[in-house]
Amino acid sequence: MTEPAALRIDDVHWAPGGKPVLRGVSLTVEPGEVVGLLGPNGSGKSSLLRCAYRRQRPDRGAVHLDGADIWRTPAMRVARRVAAVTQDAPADLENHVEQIVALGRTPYLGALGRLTAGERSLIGAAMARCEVAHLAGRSYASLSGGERQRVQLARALVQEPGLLILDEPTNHLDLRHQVELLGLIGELGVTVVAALHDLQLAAAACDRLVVLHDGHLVAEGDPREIVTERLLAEVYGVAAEVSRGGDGLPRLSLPLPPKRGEGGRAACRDEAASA
Ligand SMILES: Nc1ncnc2c1ncn2[C@@H]1O[C@H](COP(=O)(O)OP(=O)(O)OP(=O)(O)O)[C@@H](O)[C@H]1O
Repeated sequence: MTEPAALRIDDVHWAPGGKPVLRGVSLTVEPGEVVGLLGPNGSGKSSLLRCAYRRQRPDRGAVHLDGADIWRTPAMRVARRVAAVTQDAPADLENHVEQIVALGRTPYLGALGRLTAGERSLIGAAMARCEVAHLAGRSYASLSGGERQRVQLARALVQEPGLLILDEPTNHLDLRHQVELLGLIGELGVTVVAALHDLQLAAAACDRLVVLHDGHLVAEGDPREIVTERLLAEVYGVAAEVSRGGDGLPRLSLPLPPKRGEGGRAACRDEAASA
């Protein structure tokens, strides 16, 4: 099994064009920990993740992987330890699925660029695990959003990372695949940092939750304690009710507007039809 990585983010600032996006964020993630990164749109989650996987160099502060500054570590060495699944994952759309998954081996390839038998079986196993083996010969361009997401996850697994970075990994996934993905990341035994929007899923799947707001880290801790009515009001501007299940995990009741008319949506349809 791959050795889980230790991640330490120290006082990271990033202000593209002078606009502060990350304002002194510090976060330590222990080897094997699964951390959920929460926060409203534009709070800085993707930016922080880009700093963590060496895509974006912070203006100030540092990111340490296994104790070494990632900007003083050769990119190829970082690529062997960190894999990222993001919304804008680079992919040649004409490549077929197996080729995309095989790209995960790029940091390990020798001068000839040939895959070993062991690597081929790793690729097969990752495709099976992410339920994309049946798509192996399909062009990436022809896949649905959820299928692409699972292919990108298989590519990341093939990389055998010690740190797996996931930016909204459940986006596009149906309910079963969301549950399976979050179950899978807990089983991998590697360090995971995942930006998530579904607070209930995040609380159920993560060891710890971290909340960003306007570029600041405003809360972190046990998922049973982090998601509160006060946090939802202050950070998300939503007056939701939070109850606790028997497992102590949060259950959200959202303040949706009442449906129009006594018959609800059916009445709306009737009104529209008679208009
Ligand atoms: N390269 C860039 N140049 C200028 N501004 C940027 C750049 N990248 C991100 N931003 C801005 O930084 C802010 C944070 O963006 P980021 O994508 O990190 O947020 P997020 O929390 O991931 O949001 P979402 O939940 O919508 O994905 C946004 O206002 C965004 O417009």
